[in-house]
Amino acid sequence: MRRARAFLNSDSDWALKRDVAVHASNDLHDQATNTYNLNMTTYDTGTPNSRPPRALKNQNLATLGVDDVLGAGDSRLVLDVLPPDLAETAFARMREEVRWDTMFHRGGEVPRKVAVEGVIDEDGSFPIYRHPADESPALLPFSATVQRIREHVQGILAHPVNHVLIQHYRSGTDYISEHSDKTIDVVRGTKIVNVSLGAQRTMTLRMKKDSLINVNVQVGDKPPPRPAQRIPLPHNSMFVMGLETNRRWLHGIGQDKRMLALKDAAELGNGGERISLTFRCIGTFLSADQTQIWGQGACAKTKEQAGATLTGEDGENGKKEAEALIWAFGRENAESEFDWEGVYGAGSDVLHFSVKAKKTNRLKAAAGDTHQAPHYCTSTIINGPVAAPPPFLQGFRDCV
Ligand SMILES: O=C(O)CCC(=O)C(=O)O
Ligand SMILES: [Fe+2]
Repeated sequence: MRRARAFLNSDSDWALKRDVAVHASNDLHDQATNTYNLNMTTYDTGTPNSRPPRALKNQNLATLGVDDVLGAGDSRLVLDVLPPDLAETAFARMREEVRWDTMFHRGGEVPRKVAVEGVIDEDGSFPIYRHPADESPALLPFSATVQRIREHVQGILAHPVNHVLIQHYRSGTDYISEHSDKTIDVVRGTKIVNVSLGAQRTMTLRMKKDSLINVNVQVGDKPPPRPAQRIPLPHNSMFVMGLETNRRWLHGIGQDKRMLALKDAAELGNGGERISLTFRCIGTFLSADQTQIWGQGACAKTKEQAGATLTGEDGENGKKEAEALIWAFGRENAESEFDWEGVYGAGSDVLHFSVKAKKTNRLKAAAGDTHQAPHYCTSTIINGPVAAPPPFLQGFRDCV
């Protein structure tokens, strides 16, 4: 976070800061237009001013699928991921088995139901995936059907996945705004996978805004549209997204508010409801009581050196560290040449950004209020080696 903090210390670029912060804030649900203040006491209190993403504008884009090179060329679509018996029953089973929850961002509910599951170690420690949200559901162990799906996903990928964000798009009006996944905690070189069940929805890939930086535009003229792709995600398919695609392109699922008569059978499947499972290989871990953090995205790269988790309310430094992480997330959304090592390499121990999230998650944590004194990356750790792959990746080193 060293570099990001240096940016925050400059007073000259407030407008840019706000712009990038809005990019970060859009990450999980909406195209909020209200002003965004990086002061941590106010950054999550804005009323969401939800403007649906550009579903209709995308109608004329080329539609791509299994035979096409997607995004930056490291992504693909796989059909018929699950065997027929599982594909037929998975949706209904998951509706029952998964503990569906609400995720909040900028004081409002994201337009989807969500759940988080993952590998919980014998000592209760678990992987943590950080992204801009006021509050995420507590991670639970893989439920039975999700575990079966996970095994099929791992059979297709060259590496294991230890974390899943499950999302229920209840109708065509539920959506996720265009964003880049935040990769501070995603093991370098692995793939991010979206398995789709139920109604077919369309993923839009669109190059980041700065991809047009070298395009000459006359003053007063509109810039040309950014390269974009539409990828229909049918029931029982899996979109495998490489990290280079995530670096250069944004992805999202726009609303589909067309009249039913205009939708085909796949789009009308499952009464228009869709479940997606975003599996990731996470290299950052939290202790059972959420007080210790270590691994790829933390300051301490090994469990033995684990540091105390930090929140935006832990004094001036906690505030700065939290601001730096939000700033870094914004840069990942905005920059095609995002410098992962430079921005994320040093790590961050920030766990929560807002007071509300801290309180709620503490209530959910197994042990009560055991939060410790803030821990900051020291220069030794900042300049130290990049994290080695976590132990569960041993034998899968080809992909990291
Ligand atoms: O629902 C999907 O397929 C996309 C989900 C997604 O992009 C995310 O959770 O980051
Ligand atoms: Fe995503």
